Amino acid sequence: MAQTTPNHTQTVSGWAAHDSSGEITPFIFKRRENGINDVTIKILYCGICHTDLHQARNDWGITMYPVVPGHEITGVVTKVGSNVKTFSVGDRVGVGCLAATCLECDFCKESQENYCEDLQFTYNGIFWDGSITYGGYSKMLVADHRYVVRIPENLPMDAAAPLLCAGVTVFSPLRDHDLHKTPGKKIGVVGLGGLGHVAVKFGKAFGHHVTVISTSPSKEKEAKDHLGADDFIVSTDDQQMQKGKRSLDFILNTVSAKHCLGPLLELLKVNGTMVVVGAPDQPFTLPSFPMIFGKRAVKGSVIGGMDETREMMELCGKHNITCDIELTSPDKINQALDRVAKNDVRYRFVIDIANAPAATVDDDQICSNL
Ligand SMILES: NC(=O)c1ccc[n+]([C@@H]2O[C@H](COP(=O)([O-])OP(=O)(O)OC[C@H]3O[C@@H](n4cnc5c(N)ncnc54)[C@H](O)[C@@H]3O)[C@@H](O)[C@H]2O)c1
Ligand SMILES: [Zn+2]
Ligand SMILES: [Zn+2]
Repeated sequence: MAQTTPNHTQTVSGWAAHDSSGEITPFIFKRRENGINDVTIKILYCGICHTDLHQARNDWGITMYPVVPGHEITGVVTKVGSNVKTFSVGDRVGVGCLAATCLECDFCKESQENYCEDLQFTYNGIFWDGSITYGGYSKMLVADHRYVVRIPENLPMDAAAPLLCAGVTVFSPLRDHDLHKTPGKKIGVVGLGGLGHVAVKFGKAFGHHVTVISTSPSKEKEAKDHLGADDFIVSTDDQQMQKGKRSLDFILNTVSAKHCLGPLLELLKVNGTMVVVGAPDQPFTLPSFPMIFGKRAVKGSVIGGMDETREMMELCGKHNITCDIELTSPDKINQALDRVAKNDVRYRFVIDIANAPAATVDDDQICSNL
């Protein structure tokens, strides 16, 4: 049942999952009025992140239904609150995973809002007014301007959309380890999906030797020819894994399913670091020997802060980095999610919201507060 919050007066057409089948159907709901700190955005495109699949199907057991997924949003500003000086009507903007944070803690003050304890997400979060947040699988969004970024003029709005989550999620750990400004390292990217393919592009743009580590031998050619990867290791091939031992300075692990980290850690040099950004619903296997015998570290990282997101967008503009996408439409979201589950997309679905008709629903499906 959708919430009833007094100033939620704007009727919005969107697409939601209603139970753990994850099936997405048209959904009409309400958003808040544009507040003094808000911008209203006409959504043009929204990427389909693997997280949307986890959430639609309640993989993590935390989904509040109905859930309107989507946190890789691009669009155009149509309304600006009186406190907003940084955006104007007509601006090309993007919104990622953040809807609200406390604004007061040390992390918020240092623009590491992604580590704020009170962080609320763009969907399946609880906003300051107590309402459940609804994401970008919808025609319109009201967002606090502090979590909105500008999209560089030279980047297309569809292929830029996944940068808002996939992009910043892989940029942040690279930046954290100074890899955006110290070229010449040997970097491994595990899992060549939405996050992984952007990681390869960033790795190359920042001047590194990039090795893709994947279970799919069929991805080798495209990884090298198309994404510019220097090397490719099939993680199920013992000989290749053996040959790659102690060869990498840093590994970014984007795998979405449970797996063992041990053999991957063996690919790191002594004192190397693996940053895990993938979020399987089951724990990893983490044997101690590859860690202790190589003084290796395993760390996690979640999305990125707002300053980092702006920095990443500027870098993408400068290096002309966008995502490789397959455009889809709202009526095909279910097929797209099934294909994401089967790893059958190169490399990100993006929903063309701008050109889709508004969602229509039967009267009995309209939420009760309309
Ligand atoms: N940390 C964060 O802030 C953050 C942000 C976005 C997404 N995520 C998570 O990252 C993961 C990846 O997201 P994505 O959108 O890139 O997904 P994706 O589906 O596009 O890519 C996942 C990749 O993992 C590979 N994979 C799946 N199972 C595997 C297995 N058992 N062994 C090896 N490889 C396997 C797939 O082939 C695919 O290449 C998801 O779990 C998602 O929820 C985390
Ligand atoms: Zn995401
Ligand atoms: Zn905070």
